[in-house]
Amino acid sequence: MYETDAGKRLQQLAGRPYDLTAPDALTAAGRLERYVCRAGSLRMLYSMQRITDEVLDALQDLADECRLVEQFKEMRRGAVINRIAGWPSENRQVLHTACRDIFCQNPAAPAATAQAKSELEKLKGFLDDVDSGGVCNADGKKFRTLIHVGIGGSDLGPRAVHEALQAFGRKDKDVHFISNVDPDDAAAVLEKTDLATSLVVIVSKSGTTMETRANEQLVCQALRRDGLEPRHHCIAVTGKGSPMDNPEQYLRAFYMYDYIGGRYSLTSMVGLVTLGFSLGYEKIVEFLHGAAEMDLVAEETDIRRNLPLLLAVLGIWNHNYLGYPTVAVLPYSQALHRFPAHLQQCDMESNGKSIDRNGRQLVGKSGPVLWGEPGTNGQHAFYQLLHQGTELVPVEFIGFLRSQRGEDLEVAGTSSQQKLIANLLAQSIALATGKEDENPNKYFPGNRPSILLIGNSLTPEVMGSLLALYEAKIVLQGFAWNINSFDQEGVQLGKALATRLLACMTGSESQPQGLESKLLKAACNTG
Ligand SMILES: O=P(O)(O)OC[C@H]1O[C@](O)(CO)[C@@H](O)[C@@H]1O
Repeated sequence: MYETDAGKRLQQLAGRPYDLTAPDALTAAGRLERYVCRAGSLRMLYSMQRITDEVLDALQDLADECRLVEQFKEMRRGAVINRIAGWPSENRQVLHTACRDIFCQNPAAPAATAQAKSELEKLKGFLDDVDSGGVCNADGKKFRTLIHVGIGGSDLGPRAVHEALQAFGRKDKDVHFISNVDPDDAAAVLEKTDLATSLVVIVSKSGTTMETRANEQLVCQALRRDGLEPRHHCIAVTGKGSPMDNPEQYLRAFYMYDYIGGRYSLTSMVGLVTLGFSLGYEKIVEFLHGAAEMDLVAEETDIRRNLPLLLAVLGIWNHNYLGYPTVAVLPYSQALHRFPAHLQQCDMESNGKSIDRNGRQLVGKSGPVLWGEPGTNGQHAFYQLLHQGTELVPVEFIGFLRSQRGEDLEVAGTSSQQKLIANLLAQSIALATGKEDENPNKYFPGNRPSILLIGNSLTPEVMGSLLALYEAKIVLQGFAWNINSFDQEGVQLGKALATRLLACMTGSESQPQGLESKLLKAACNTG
């Protein structure tokens, strides 16, 4: 990336980035109106980035020289891009987009979309059966609660979207999540749930994840304790051929395929079984539709018209050229309170890499640290650092003009929704323009870039678009850095060491004097 002509030009331009604090800096030359990118019902205002038309042109050239859109198209059509050339690696296609490519006659990856459609049909039939009571508990009672058991990509995305769309949730259904191997996580859910009318969805692509399999056993034990037969309550969502692919043990099995990465699996059965239960089938189709539309936008070559690509290259400008090490995603929407947590995995597990796609050490930086919390709560927590700290943090604000539930009240002449929006816009101005003051403690330096991602209201369709926007952004950035955004070898060492520590605890460790057992002794020495 750095070696391309555009990369070199960007390096020069980064020496004198646009000054957002200059008089009229935000309004000059129609900047506020010109720097807007639309996709579906989302629009991104990006005049508060430290960019000029010249920077945008160079970012366009960078996208072209790195073939970002072509690579995205190849991915959607089934290229084997989950690989490190010359080294043993997963060697797989990357086809999460096929799960929502169900609305056109000629899907980009027909075989994968056919598999997705067939699982969707199965799910529709199952949800109908649950609704009609055709599938019910041993006493003939309908299931009204679902417990979702999974971790990482098998938890974060489904949980984030479940939380985001609760306003659309069916009133006769409840959903709970268990993810942490901390036994208190399961216990807290189990003690408040009527297991007799609960379905338990065990979600694990590999079918081997220690946390999920342990939690499955905890739930099964609780079911048995209540005189219930686990296989009449438990559903498996797993990879074909995994250790969980054993229909005899489960009431139903739904599948995802090896070409869908865990953190990209929300629009597969990993997310849809739970979301279908809580929202109903029609709403999950709307969600998929929003995602499918955004995938098509990501194939547009012009960065000014391709929202995911523009978000990706602006992120690269901030991180690789202006040198900001982190990015904050700050939704002004309580419904999105778990969305930054989902993006943390999706982004950092994908792009937290140090080698390129040929196994060579990267020359520059790959993914930034991503973090975030909803506004306005964050304003009363960490925004002090955003405005006056020595660390500069580019911000991606997300907000909606209307609330989801419509319950509101005018206090002091304005509604709460108006107060929310006013705060959102105020923050982006304050970060950009700063404020002079002779008192150094009250001085705001400004020049802190942000984007505003605005929608009318957070519906299932918009949620799908937002999800696909970020998935595509992450993938496109990975292409620019020439890394494999689809494996996660970095999580393996910790897993192996935890297994060794467990062996120390049970006395079956083959090297009882090793570092693990010494650390265990030191940690457990309460004296
Ligand atoms: O769905 P599984 O196979 O249980 O994996 C859960 C998570 O664990 C990871 O493999 C990391 O340990 C993630 O990539 C994945 O989302």
